Amino acid sequence: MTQYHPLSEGEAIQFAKSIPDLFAADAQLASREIGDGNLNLVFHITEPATGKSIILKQALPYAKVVGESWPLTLDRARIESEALQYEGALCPDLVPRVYQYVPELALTVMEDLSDHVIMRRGLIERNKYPKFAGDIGRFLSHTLFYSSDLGMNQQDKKERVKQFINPDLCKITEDLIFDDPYRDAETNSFDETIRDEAEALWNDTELKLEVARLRHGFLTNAQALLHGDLHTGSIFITEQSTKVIDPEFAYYGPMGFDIGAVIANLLLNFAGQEGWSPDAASRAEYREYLLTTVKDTWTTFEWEFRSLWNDRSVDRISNTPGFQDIYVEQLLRDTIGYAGCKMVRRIVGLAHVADIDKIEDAAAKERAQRLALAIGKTLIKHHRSSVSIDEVLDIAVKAAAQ
Ligand SMILES: Nc1ncnc2c1ncn2[C@@H]1O[C@H](COP(=O)(O)OP(=O)(O)O)[C@@H](O)[C@H]1O
Ligand SMILES: CSC[C@H]1O[C@H](OP(=O)(O)O)[C@H](O)[C@@H]1O
Repeated sequence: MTQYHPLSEGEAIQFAKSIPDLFAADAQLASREIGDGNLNLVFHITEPATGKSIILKQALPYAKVVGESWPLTLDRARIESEALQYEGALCPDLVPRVYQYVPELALTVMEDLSDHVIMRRGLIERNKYPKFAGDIGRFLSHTLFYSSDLGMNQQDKKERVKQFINPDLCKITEDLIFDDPYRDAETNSFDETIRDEAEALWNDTELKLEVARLRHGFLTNAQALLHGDLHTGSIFITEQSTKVIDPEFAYYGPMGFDIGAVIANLLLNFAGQEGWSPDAASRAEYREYLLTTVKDTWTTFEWEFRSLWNDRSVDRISNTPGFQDIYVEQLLRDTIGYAGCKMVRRIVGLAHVADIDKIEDAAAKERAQRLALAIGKTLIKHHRSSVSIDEVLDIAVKAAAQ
């Protein structure tokens, strides 16, 4: 079409009209830029006369949240569209359909999911999603198993690793999650009321040693194709349906990083209930729901992952009795450690979560921040000795009772 440049709302309409077989040349379209994430433009294109709509997601050559001083590759748009297509082939009901990817504009045309809500918002409103744990457990088990050396030919896997090399976006994670929160970094952002907590992180050698281990796993363990940023702002949801969006951080990394991301974000909302629940009884009741969801997410994942391994493994020697247990036990430990890292970064690092930041009552917000840090730090310190997901639930309950 044209050289790369960020589209205006008007240009997004022109572009939408040029997509074959979608809108008539004289269609009356409306366009609104609705991107509320940290990185990209998202145009919602609608045709009021027919009710047809699509989403155009366009990468910017820099991180929107910081500005042009933080350049970022446009190749992440390719990675996102190819990851969505990979996930869609395995779990078509759990991701938006990709209609087209336009490399010159770093732009993906995809299904409009505006009939869903962003899960983070849904949890802040204290809604419950009975299908979520089953859906996300299936998404995780299928996408992770089939992209690993257990589920695909190992030579093909190496080609896949090459396809999803994603250095710029990995660097964001390596710095913002696994480094900056543990030192007095310029990028950090936290309320002065919890400076004591931040300084405690910077001085906690035992904690930093565990984070160093987890960071090393993120840097070196090309276990499976990850979504790479699976927080509740990357999930659209209703009571009947779950859709995972935004896999631009996709790369080959440790499976526990994706599973841990889901668990961390449920636990961040658990901490945020300091500010969102109207009274102690409803706080306890909603927290119970969140912890049940944590447990069900892991158990569904584990059950489906083991079933896939038993029925679909392509790797003979890994079927030696005992290896599956060793593998899954390590996955649980990784999941718990990465969950802890994902919680800590959302309190003291760059880019927070609304579950905590939007709490208006200052005292409740501070309690939520301290609780999230207490849970996150304990998960990190405890992860290597964990043997059951129930330990995560106990850690959260004990921290909330303090
Ligand atoms: N397929 C979609 N359907 C409807 N809205 C979408 C879709 N994809 C993204 N959005 C909207 O755009 C916002 C930002 O999208 P996201 O992919 O998370 O961008 P970023 O990569 O910048 O974080 C979402 O929170 C959502 O409101
Ligand atoms: C400088 S990027 C910060 C942060 O933003 C990303 O989230 P999203 O794409 O959903 O806005 C990712 O979590 C990064 O760590």
